[in-house]
Amino acid sequence: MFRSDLLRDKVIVITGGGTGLGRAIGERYLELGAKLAIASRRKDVLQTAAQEMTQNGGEVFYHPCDVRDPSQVTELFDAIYAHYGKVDILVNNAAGNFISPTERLSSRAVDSVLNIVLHGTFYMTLELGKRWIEEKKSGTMLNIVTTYAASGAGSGFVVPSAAAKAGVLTLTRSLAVEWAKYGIRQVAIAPGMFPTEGAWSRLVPSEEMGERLLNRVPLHRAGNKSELANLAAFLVSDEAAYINGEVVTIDGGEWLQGAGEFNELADLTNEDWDQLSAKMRSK
Ligand SMILES: CCC/C=C/C(=O)SCCNC(=O)CCNC(=O)[C@H](O)C(C)(C)COP(=O)([O-])OP(=O)([O-])OC[C@H]1O[C@@H](n2cnc3c(N)ncnc32)[C@H](O)[C@@H]1OP(=O)([O-])[O-]
Ligand SMILES: NC(=O)C1=CN([C@@H]2O[C@H](COP(=O)(O)OP(=O)(O)OC[C@H]3O[C@@H](n4cnc5c(N)ncnc54)[C@H](OP(=O)(O)O)[C@@H]3O)[C@@H](O)[C@H]2O)C=CC1
Repeated sequence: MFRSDLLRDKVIVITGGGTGLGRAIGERYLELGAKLAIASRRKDVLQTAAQEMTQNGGEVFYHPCDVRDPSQVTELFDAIYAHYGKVDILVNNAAGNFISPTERLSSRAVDSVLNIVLHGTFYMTLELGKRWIEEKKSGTMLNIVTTYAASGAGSGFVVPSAAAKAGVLTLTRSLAVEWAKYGIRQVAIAPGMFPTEGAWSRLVPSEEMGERLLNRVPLHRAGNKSELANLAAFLVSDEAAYINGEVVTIDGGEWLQGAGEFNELADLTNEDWDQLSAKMRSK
């Protein structure tokens, strides 16, 4: 799909790059010639991922980092700069989320999600942005949000995530304007349903629930990680250099399904339509 050198020698940092979508994005970037740095809390997960991802060549540097802690974020970039000497692209992919009635949440539960998603993304963005501005270096930041942020609708039962991801999208759009003069570009992706162990264990705990959610998708399937990874490759590449402050939704049409007042009529059979039509015409 892409030139094999699309991301050649680009140093790309991916938070949460050892699992799920972050790892899939990283694997695609490696195929396109990038050098990776992956970071998250669990060192063993990062180490295993780095080993597996480089089986066919390429370079993956890993460094444990809790993005909720600004001092760890500074240490992370110190370590990456010591290793690679530069960073070209940042993917803010790390997140926390779980389903719960909002009234059951403790303040610590709220903080656990807000601190990873909103504060963590902001700390990563700020630390690297300051370095790029100081170095007079251009770069691209890609933030992974969700459809309930991109639609502006939010979502019940994942309210800390909805609030935090909306904040991340606003961060994306605000800095797209403010930091454009430094050559720093901001983009975002809003994924719909992409089954991963991390997301499904916390958000889709039963098979029946998974089926119900999938039925909401007009294309009647979940997304493939490779589809998301290809979009993530295009958006950070120089081919997308004029896209700034934009969020691209990749959800098989799911959010539109809920938005259109009459979309539920997709469930009607031809016989149902024959009957309804006859009834309406008889009036
Ligand atoms: C398809 C849709 C879109 C998908 C979007 C995604 O983001 S998918 C990405 C999905 N991937 C991920 O989410 C990966 C990362 N996620 C994680 O590491 C955890 O899920 C985390 C977000 C809780 C943070 O962990 P941590 O070790 O920092 O925190 P901790 O364990 O110390 O708990 C802190 C507080 O939260 C409370 N609490 C916890 N669970 C529940 C619950 N189910 N119910 C109620 N409360 C809950 C817990 O009781 C405690 O409060 P307390 O009792 O002290 O007042
Ligand atoms: N899967 C889906 O359907 C959807 C996913 N998304 C988004 O995609 C992204 C990836 O999610 P997905 O791959 O499904 O889930 P995962 O749980 O696999 O990914 C979350 C990653 O974030 C890391 N992480 C969590 N907390 C921290 C922290 N405090 N500091 C550093 N890293 C942290 C985790 O690693 P560790 O535990 O080692 O820290 C993990 O690697 C997220 O932004 C999510 O919101 C959006 C919409 C739908």
